[in-house]
Amino acid sequence: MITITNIHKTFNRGKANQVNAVNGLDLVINDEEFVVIVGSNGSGKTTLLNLISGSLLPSSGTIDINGDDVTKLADYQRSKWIARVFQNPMSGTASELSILDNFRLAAIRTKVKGLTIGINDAFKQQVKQKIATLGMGLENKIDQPMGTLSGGQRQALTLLMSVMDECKILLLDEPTAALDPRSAEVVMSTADKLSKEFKLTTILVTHNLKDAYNYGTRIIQMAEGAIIKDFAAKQKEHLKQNDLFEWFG
Ligand SMILES: Nc1ncnc2c1ncn2[C@@H]1O[C@H](COP(=O)(O)OP(=O)(O)OP(=O)(O)O)[C@@H](O)[C@H]1O
Repeated sequence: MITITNIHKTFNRGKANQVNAVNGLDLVINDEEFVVIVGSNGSGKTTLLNLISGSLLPSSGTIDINGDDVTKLADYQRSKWIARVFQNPMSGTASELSILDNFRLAAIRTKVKGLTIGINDAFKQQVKQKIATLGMGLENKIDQPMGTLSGGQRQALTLLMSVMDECKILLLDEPTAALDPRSAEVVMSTADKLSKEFKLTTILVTHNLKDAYNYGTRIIQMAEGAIIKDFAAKQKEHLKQNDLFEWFG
């Protein structure tokens, strides 16, 4: 469970350009919930993900993950529980290394779920099997440098690699914003599958209202650093796609 209590994040405090990016926000996310966060530009969505991952520390307030107060822990101290995929497909993998070597690195770091570390054929076969689940044919290209793949292919692989053994939380920050519709669909359905298979608590930030409608068990709208709408699973079922379009005028 993630419990966020009265969290504030202010940038440039006391200066003319002070911004209250997150403004006294309270949020409880239960285990295995898949929360979609929508909201206009600058409403504080990415800042909230940065606060949860620990890449930003709050100005005030607390964040508790599964009973541990992580408020003052840096991102590398939280990273064994938290996987994160960013908008830019190039951030998450090493371009000059092969797909297989990227998986080896990830497995050495904290062990990718469903893989046993190794340099032998058994490891290669496991990686191939894992990659085959994407349905992109990449299992036949595992010796190819990551840099030769398309953004969608890289993003899908990043997703597979980011979910480690102790990982409990998956943070997706506009993971499909730079992708064509077909690749976006593969990335989103892979995220959904991983989330269910490994019983992750998932938070997706998106501007894609179709994804917000189709994925997740709960939808939250942010504005000016606060939550202005929060639809839990039962209420989300009754939402129409048009309701979402209306929120954005
Ligand atoms: N490092 C920073 N320094 C100063 N201001 C920042 C910083 N990061 C974010 N902000 C400001 O905080 C506010 C919230 O930004 P944030 O990126 O969280 O919004 P967002 O909802 O994710 O927007 P978008 O949909 O455009 O990605 C914005 O006004 C932004 O300019």
